[in-house]
Amino acid sequence: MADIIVKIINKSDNELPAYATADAAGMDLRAHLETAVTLQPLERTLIPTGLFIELPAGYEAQIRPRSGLAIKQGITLLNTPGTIDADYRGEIKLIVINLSNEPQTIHPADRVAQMVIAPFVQVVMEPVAVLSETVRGTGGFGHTGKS
Ligand SMILES: O=c1ccn([C@H]2C[C@H](O)[C@@H](COP(=O)(O)OP(=O)(O)OP(=O)(O)O)O2)c(=O)[nH]1
Ligand SMILES: [Mg+2]
Repeated sequence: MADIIVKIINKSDNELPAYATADAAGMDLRAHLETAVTLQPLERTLIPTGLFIELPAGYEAQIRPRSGLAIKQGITLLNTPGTIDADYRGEIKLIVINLSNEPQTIHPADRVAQMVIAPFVQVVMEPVAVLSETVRGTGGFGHTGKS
């Protein structure tokens, strides 16, 4: 498989994002902070990463929570999965929220999210009067039952 090149500028002292294991899907993103930030229950904040990327056309970066932080501290991302567009040239920032019942602290260089690079397609919308018939039809939202 050909290497997919993502250009990156790192304005933090943190190490560059990297895959932690051979077949990891995501690269962890670290908080670019001078001092620790404490979030009260249900408080949200924007955490900078110091990272700026240039994705190839046809690719997006998905910003996802880390499961360890979610289960241990109730920290997640409010807009998960966040979308980094290929034409975005700003800093990658993380919309972090504390869903636990206690204050939670994020320290400088903490790994608070992970980034998955994925291909996508753009489509052409074709307005029509009717859609094709299927067995499912308009059924949804659990209409096939639970067990
Ligand atoms: O978690 C995120 C989500 C988005 N972005 C940046 C990159 C993305 O390309 C841009 C816009 O994101 P999105 O389309 O999700 O937000 P919007 O509210 O639709 O803003 P816009 O009108 O700028 O598209 O913001 C981040 O840094 N972190
Ligand atoms: Mg948008």
